Amino acid sequence: TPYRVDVVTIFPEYLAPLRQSLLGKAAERGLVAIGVHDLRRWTDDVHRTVDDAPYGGGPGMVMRPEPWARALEAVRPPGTRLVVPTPAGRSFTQAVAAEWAAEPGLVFACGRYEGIDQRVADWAARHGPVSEVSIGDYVLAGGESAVLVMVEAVTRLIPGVVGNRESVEYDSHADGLLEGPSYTRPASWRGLDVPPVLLSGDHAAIARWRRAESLRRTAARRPDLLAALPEDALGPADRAV
Ligand SMILES: NC(=O)c1ccno1
Repeated sequence: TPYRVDVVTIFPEYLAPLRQSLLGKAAERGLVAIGVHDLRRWTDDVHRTVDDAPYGGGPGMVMRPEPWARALEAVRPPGTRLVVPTPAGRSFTQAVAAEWAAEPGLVFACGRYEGIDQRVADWAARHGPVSEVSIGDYVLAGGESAVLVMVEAVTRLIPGVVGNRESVEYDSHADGLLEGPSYTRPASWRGLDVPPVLLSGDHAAIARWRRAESLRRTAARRPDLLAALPEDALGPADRAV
């Protein structure tokens, strides 16, 4: 059965890229099934209203709960994780993507305006897991871009979606570190040479060099990731870097 992704949004056309390239082919091959649903389908007034003024005052508008509950009752298979992109969420990471890729599918609720009435997430939690997640410390106009990012990160981990399985396993963050530099022909280019070890054919030395470069880059660019590594993740050779 295909990995099922459903997205509820007031801008369904924004999610059109989900049908392109990698995901498009995966969908054609029956590995992934994608549904995009317009929230306004579940409104009950002639103006198809989805938002209203915030209780307690404050700027902007809040998305009303009722259309969301009707939409999720129609779209969300019982027990399926509901993902709500929000700058106020827990961090979405490669580890979270791997966890979700092992589940049967996901439903995404794209909030606009100042967000969705909190009772929608509270109510939805009665019918399955709910994850309010952020893809980074910045604010977007709505959840749609975050959904494109998360769907790509998750579905590429589904067996068969990415041709070369190895390329997934050697991703940045797969082992908690950043990937080191990559090179291809020519060996010398505009006065810049490929590190000789990579042309040596000595696979053990190449593996050691790559690990050292990965550690060096992680220490330089993302010391927070290094600090977050489990105690036993770094061997004696690593500490020498
Ligand atoms: N940072 C985020 O994930 C986000 C989602 C909606 N707006 O910002």
